[in-house]
Amino acid sequence: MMASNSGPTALAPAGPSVRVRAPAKINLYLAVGDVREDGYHDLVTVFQAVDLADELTVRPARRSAVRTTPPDGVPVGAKNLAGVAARLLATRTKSGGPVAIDIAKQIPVAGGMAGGSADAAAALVGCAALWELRVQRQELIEIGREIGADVPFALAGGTALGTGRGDLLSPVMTRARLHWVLAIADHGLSTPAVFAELDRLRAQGGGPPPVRPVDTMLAALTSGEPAKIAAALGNDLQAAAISLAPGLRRTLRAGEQAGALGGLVSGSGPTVALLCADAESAGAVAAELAGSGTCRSVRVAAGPAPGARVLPNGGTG
Ligand SMILES: C[C@@](CO)(OP(=O)(O)O)[C@H](O)COP(=O)(O)OP(=O)(O)OC[C@H]1O[C@@H](n2ccc(N)nc2=O)[C@H](O)[C@@H]1O
Ligand SMILES: Nc1ncnc2c1ncn2[C@@H]1O[C@H](COP(=O)(O)OP(=O)(O)O)[C@@H](O)[C@H]1O
Repeated sequence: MMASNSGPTALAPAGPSVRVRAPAKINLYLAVGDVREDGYHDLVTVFQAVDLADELTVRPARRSAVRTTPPDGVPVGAKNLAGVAARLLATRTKSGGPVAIDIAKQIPVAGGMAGGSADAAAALVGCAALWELRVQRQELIEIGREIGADVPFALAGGTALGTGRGDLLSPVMTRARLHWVLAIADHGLSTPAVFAELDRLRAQGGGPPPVRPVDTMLAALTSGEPAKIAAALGNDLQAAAISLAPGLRRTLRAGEQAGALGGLVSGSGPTVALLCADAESAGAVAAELAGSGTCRSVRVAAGPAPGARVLPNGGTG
């Protein structure tokens, strides 16, 4: 059983350690269907992994523990998705042992960027390396699917089309290197609450107009032109996120006024992702947005980035 937050004893090095980089994602496109019997919604989404990432260190320990720095908003012990992933991998492969997992958190918590899923994916990759398991990434993806709908993509990385619950993936080829500005809110939004708000808005009559077909986004990614990709951005959850957090409207407006080509709420929000023409423009938009008072903090990020992967010893990836 996973101990609740670790004391130094639980986390003291007891052997070799493995470091793993866990990428955040942006949903460039997200179409949400009706709620299913299992409580999930069928999705058509285009994910992109970006170079904003958490870093996990996994090492053998006398008892299992998870520690997150900074700790704000992230469960300790058994509920932390990284610990859930380590336990599930041990059960499925009948191997492994107790591990101490340290998470250096960069991805905003409950921000619509799948930080918890990224940590789960990284724990799967890290434990598989630590335990010297001969598992293919596809096998880890199957295990990841049991943890959460976004975990398979955090393992796959790149740019991908997600269907089903968002967990059935096919890669999307794009020549574009995309430069994003991320406006990070001073609060989180609960993913189930945002889906429920969309259901409520739709049940009230009409709800927000649905996003356009995904083909426009796929064609824009093939073209590799940021302006075309910006025009194809869309998210059915955006109206629901704005309904729960109306200040997001100002953030989106401020980003576009600062010179972004386009923007949207990422996933269930509240992080707003703004697509810029190039790295220089992203720097300028970030500087102006930081002074707008419409978000807690601003980050620049580029994509696509690889899925969760082990870092070389001593490297920063
Ligand atoms: C909305 C998205 C878009 O990529 O990302 P986030 O904004 O959370 O990062 C995902 O669909 C979130 O995936 P993830 O956060 O892994 O979801 P899960 O833990 O599996 O599910 C949490 C809850 O979200 C709702 N949910 C999730 C996925 C889906 N296709 N339909 C849903 O209705 C359900 O209420 C579910 O119980
Ligand atoms: N390692 C983790 N990092 C972040 N959140 C976690 C983690 N493990 C569990 N959670 C829980 O998952 C919830 C969703 O977090 P997160 O994945 O960051 O957001 P989102 O689903 O909006 O992308 C958090 O509110 C937190 O309670």
